[in-house]
Amino acid sequence: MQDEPEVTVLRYGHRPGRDDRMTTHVGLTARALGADRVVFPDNAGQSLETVEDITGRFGGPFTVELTDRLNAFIRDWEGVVVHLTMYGERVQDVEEAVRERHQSEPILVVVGGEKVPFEVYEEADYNVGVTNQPHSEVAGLAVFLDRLFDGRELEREWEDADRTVIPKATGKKVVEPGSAEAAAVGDADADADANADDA
Ligand SMILES: C[S@@+](CC[C@H](N)C(=O)[O-])C[C@H]1O[C@@H](n2cnc3c(N)ncnc32)[C@H](O)[C@@H]1O
Repeated sequence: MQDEPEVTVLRYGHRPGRDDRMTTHVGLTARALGADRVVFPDNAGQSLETVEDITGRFGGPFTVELTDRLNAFIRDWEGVVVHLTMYGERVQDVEEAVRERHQSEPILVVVGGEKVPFEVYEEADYNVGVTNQPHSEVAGLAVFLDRLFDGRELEREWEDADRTVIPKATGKKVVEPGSAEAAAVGDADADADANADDA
């Protein structure tokens, strides 16, 4: 997120056809939950296009890239490498240490697909389990990012969007970003904070 060291998500592995939705959802989740960038394997061009399209419509900043050098990307990372795996240390046991390092260092979050080679486990500074049960890279990524940012990502603002969703108890409302309704989104929280300060 802005004014913080970078957070990049690396999708390790992609099977065209079979993994298309999952890889796209890794990208969309990375974007929505506060990461600055997602990097896909170079055979995931279709997912790149979808995530770029969503960023164009709903805002950024957020960057999508392809790489043909997954292992080198991890090896060359100048910062902290976190590999999400069901075999790792419990997220609740390491989150504080990772948050502290993120105050001054960029974080690379690696999520797998089919099979992640042991080399990745060895390169990682932290192998982290979001529970030690098998589930999904999208779920693991969402929980990890929320713990990393301690919920701040839910308040982030989006630049250069061509639409803003107005939160509603029922129904759907989408307006232009510059409109008064768009500007009022989040005001309830601001009012609550101001009242708490006054108390
Ligand atoms: C469907 S899993 C397949 C993992 C594969 N069997 C292996 O051993 O590498 C795909 C990815 O989901 C993520 N994942 C699944 N369960 C997880 C958990 N409990 N905690 C963290 N990440 C998890 C990991 O990044 C994993 O590489």
